[in-house]
Amino acid sequence: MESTMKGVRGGGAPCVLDMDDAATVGGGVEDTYGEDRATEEQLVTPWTVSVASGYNLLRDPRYNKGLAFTEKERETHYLRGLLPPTVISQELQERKIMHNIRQYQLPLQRYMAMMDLQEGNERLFYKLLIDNVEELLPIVYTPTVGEACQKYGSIFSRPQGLYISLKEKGKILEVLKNWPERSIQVIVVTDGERILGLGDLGCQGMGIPVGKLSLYTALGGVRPSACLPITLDVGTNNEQLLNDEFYIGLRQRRATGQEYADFVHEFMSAVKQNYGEKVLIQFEDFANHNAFDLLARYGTTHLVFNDDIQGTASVVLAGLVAALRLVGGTLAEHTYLFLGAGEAGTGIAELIALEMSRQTKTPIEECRKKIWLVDSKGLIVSKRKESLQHFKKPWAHEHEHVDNLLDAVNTIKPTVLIGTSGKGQTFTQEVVEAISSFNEMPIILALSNPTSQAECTAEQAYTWSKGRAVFATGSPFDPVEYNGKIHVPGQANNAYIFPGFGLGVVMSGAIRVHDDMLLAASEALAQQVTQENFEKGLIYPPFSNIRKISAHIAANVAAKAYELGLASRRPRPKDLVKYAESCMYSPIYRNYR
Ligand SMILES: O=C([O-])CC(=O)C(=O)O
Ligand SMILES: [Mg+2]
Repeated sequence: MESTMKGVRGGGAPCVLDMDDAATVGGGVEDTYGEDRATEEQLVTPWTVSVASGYNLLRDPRYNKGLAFTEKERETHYLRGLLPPTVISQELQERKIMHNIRQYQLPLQRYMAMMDLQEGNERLFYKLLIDNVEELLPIVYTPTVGEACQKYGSIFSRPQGLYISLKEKGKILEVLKNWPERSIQVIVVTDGERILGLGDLGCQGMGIPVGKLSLYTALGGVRPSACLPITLDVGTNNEQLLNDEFYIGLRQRRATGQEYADFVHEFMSAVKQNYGEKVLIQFEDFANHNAFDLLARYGTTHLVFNDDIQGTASVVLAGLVAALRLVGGTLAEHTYLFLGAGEAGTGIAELIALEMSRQTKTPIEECRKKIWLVDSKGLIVSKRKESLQHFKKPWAHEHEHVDNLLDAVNTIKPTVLIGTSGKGQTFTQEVVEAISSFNEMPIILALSNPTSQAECTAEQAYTWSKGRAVFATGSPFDPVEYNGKIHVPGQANNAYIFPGFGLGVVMSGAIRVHDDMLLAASEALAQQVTQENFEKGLIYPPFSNIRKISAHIAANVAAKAYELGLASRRPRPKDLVKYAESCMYSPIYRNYR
């Protein structure tokens, strides 16, 4: 057993890279199952605890290939009779499943078909997702994943991820040990309190970590066995769910205060104890009142990243930097107005201010003055400072009270309008017309998710601005024809950033996340926007190139981690882009001995 495992572990791939240390080739971190691109040519043994064979092999999603098992494999692995006689290629399987999925009318049916595939044949699932990313992203991710979470209890068949509820208090370490994988690189965790712009979905928020991690693999190349989706079930305040007979979570109201803090702390400690320092913990869709505190509390002791604060900030900054090439001016020459002052709003605002401060060598406090935020009580101004939550205070500038967004637009006269409030249809015709009246090309970002919560639709933005808006949204929107010209809205979604960002962190063995690494990710993304994209009005590159984009993001993030002395993987690979590519998960079936 020992000698065979050696052949599998660590990849031991042919040295394709110009690196100092061949031992790190074939995936920056142990490649137990032969999942990295660099090990594609190698023979793999289908290990479970023992060698998986026969019936169990067909039911093991990691190794199952369905009708693609070769004659030899059917012979060697006791599959004779368990499959019909035909042998088909992975490509044909892919065509068949895409054909089947397209027969479904409802996005939720497509989602369920994709989840079934993920649970039945993991490599085929990822091959589909990678090869058809633009078509399938809206299914396994935003917006359909939102609907799936709302109905998770009804559609629930096979559990995915790890559920840690208050019942497990005091035993979280044991629960982690129930997960079959030892070597975890990325955890996405939610407590379900603010799922997209849909609010508190309690335990049913699990769809989000599952979806995010499938993107980590498909878009960023982090191997699936190293990804762990977790939902912390601390109850829900959603009455509808509490009364829903199909609800899968604890039927109690949310734990808060010390009880909540202690529970999360036990979880964070158990993760470190079980997986060590270098597991990336991505906080996802926590409510504002916990998200900032958790990031501040664990930022110095754990490798943590908040996707809604930091990931969204990084993707939006990249879009703005790209947009400047269309609109002109520097970051500091623009004026920004946000609707929504939560995680996304203040996170984006802070990263813009940070980058502005770098570029102009001006103190960040000065730069913040170019950025204004509106929340449910109107413009955030200094007179409101006392009553503001702490994360809003830096944005309380001197100004008289302004009651609503339209008045704020007319008073502040922004060049950039960003919606992050989680509420749909708040960029009204009057608002869009107002900003378009004093900007030749207003930059308008309607970031709230899913589609139903977008501040305005693409059609509305282009029509009301008479085709002049540079426009992007958080959820996908189809291109719009206005006055004979096709306008393609970009998708300013953190999905551009977190997969590559995570890969960069993992492959460099980073031990902490630093804001400069977010700027590095943002810069790499902005550089990937081509002239051809700009000509369509796009401020993001298409998702069809996402693996290449992610490799560049990963390389830039890793380079920054090395520069800051935060990277523990030594020696540093010389060509980080090539190294990132070689580490990426490959969904191609392996040949079994
Ligand atoms: O999941 C998405 O599409 C983006 C995101 O983080 C959110 O809206 O919370
Ligand atoms: Mg989120």
